[in-house]
Amino acid sequence: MKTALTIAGSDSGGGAGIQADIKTFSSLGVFGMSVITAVTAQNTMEVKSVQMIDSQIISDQISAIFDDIHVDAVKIGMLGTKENIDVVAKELNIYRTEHIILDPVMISKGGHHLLQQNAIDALKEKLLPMVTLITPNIPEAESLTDRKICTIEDMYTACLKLQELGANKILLKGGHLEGDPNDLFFDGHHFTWLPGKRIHTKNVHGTGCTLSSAITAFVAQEETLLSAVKKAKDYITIAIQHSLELGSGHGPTNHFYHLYERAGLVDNK
Ligand SMILES: Nc1ncnc2c1ncn2[C@@H]1O[C@H](COP(=O)(O)OP(=O)(O)O)[C@@H](O)[C@H]1O
Ligand SMILES: Cc1ncc(COP(=O)(O)OP(=O)(O)O)c(N)n1
Repeated sequence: MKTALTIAGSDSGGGAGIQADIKTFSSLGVFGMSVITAVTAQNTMEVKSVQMIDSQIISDQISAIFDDIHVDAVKIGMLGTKENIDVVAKELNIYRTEHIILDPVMISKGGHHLLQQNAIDALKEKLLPMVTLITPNIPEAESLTDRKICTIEDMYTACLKLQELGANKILLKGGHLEGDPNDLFFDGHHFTWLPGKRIHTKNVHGTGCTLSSAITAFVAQEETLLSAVKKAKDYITIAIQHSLELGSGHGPTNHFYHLYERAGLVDNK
């Protein structure tokens, strides 16, 4: 069985973070493992508080997994602090994995900062150049490139700027722009649009986490990166179409296995 590891924060409400990642891995038939970087007290409305995990425990979680189990692909989500970025970069440099997908989580939908301001430079310098793919949303790409992104032209420019900063491959998510949520994939040479149709629902908690973990699950199963990104876009679209009316705020996406099996996204081999 193929395996995937998520290095991310816990969302007590179950819609984003580690919980969304593991649900996505399972739904796509991949064995999921986790390294918890932070514990958030969170629901569909807000992040109430955050407890960062000590970097030594993060380091131990990573070595416990890699010393024993083969990891086909890694997804990185919320890291929270510069110390956590440093330790994750150090460990992943020791335990080299072919596929590392970085979702540079910075701010929750409710506006809570999930990455300290002084950690952005460490993310750019240490992690950006070592990962296979980075999947920023519009505000995250603005923060990484230090420029506004308002138009399609700006999306192309932002990808080129991220490449200049050392990024290998980029999936720039367009969900935060007006109109349909079209994402732009740049493999370092060619651009490919992943077109979407906006689904009118407030239940979009954890969409970024779900998309990046679906990409991770597909590359773990030996899909090419472009194919993985396209299939993950199908996964997130179905997950939002069937999103759940839970809680009073932004409800979570849906990871019910049969939705994806029916759509031909699950490899039954
Ligand atoms: N309302 C929506 N309808 C359909 N797809 C959406 C919608 N909102 C976001 N998406 C898609 O979900 C994924 C995550 O998007 P985005 O909201 O941009 O990132 P994040 O969750 O990191 O803020 C992207 O593929 C985006 O195009
Ligand atoms: C623990 C944790 N990690 C990441 C996020 C952000 O997830 P995202 O998929 O971007 O979803 P929203 O927060 O925007 O709904 C999170 N909230 N918590």
